[in-house]
Amino acid sequence: MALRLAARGRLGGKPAVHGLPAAPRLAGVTACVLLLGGSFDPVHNGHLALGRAFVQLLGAAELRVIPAVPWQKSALVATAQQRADMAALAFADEPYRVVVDRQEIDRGRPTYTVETLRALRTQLGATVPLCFLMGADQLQRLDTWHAWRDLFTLAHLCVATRPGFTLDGPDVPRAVAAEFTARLAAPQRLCGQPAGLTCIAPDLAVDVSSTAIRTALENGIDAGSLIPAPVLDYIEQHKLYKKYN
Ligand SMILES: Nc1ncnc2c1ncn2[C@@H]1O[C@H](COP(=O)(O)OP(=O)(O)OP(=O)(O)O)[C@@H](O)[C@H]1O
Ligand SMILES: O=C(O)c1ccc[n+]([C@@H]2O[C@H](COP(=O)([O-])O)[C@@H](O)[C@H]2O)c1
Repeated sequence: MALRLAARGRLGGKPAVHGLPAAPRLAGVTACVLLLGGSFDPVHNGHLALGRAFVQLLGAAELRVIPAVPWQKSALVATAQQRADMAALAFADEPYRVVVDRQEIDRGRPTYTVETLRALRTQLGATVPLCFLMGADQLQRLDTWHAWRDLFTLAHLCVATRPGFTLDGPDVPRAVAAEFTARLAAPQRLCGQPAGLTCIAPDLAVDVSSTAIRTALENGIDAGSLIPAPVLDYIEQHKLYKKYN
């Protein structure tokens, strides 16, 4: 089933603030919280572009970056602490509020997004709009996620295009496409209700992955154009992703 691509929305933008999660209410208005979960092994320019695209599209107040302990991936290379550190460095200069949320790594076991969304609902309340961001690769696998249909009742799902992964055709499971398409809305509607809608960022085309970066670094190939400079410095300082160190 084909997914309709959504139109661009209005611009947003806030000074970067790092630290403890802030109450997501601004001047009496219910603010909109974007959530970006990932392995971030390492974080890269595709993650930054994904966050920026939806902050702009939705006019959101805050991005929470949530380093995961993914149950579907075999052992990661960097530790949870290193992945959280790199995420904080990567997003430090973004012109909007960013919080690195440690709840999944602090749980100390592989985590499900549905659990995290339930915890955020408890923490932030029932009315705050929550928008969970992902690339097209994850939409193609959404039906493998734990209790995947419940995700739509807890948050909005926002999907960005990604080179190599289509958003229509047989690569998106039929049940996922049906659920996603039925909820598809203009991006500017998402911050007006807590959950239940979907939207697409149709123009993201950042051809970078953590896998490609790890492979490049292992082989001594410069990955400086794919990662924020402070993250590359961190990787070098901590001798990460090198074959012989
Ligand atoms: N280049 C990209 N464009 C759009 N979305 C992306 C891109 N890279 C990662 N994402 C999305 O960011 C989230 C976290 O991704 P993750 O940390 O697994 O990075 P990755 O590059 O996919 O890693 P790996 O290569 O190790 O699988 C996922 O929802 C993923 O779809
Ligand atoms: O909840 C699940 O079952 C589930 C399965 C696969 C991925 N996820 C989430 O999707 C996000 C991106 O995961 P990954 O593996 O691409 O780094 C991250 O927040 C994961 O916790 C979640």
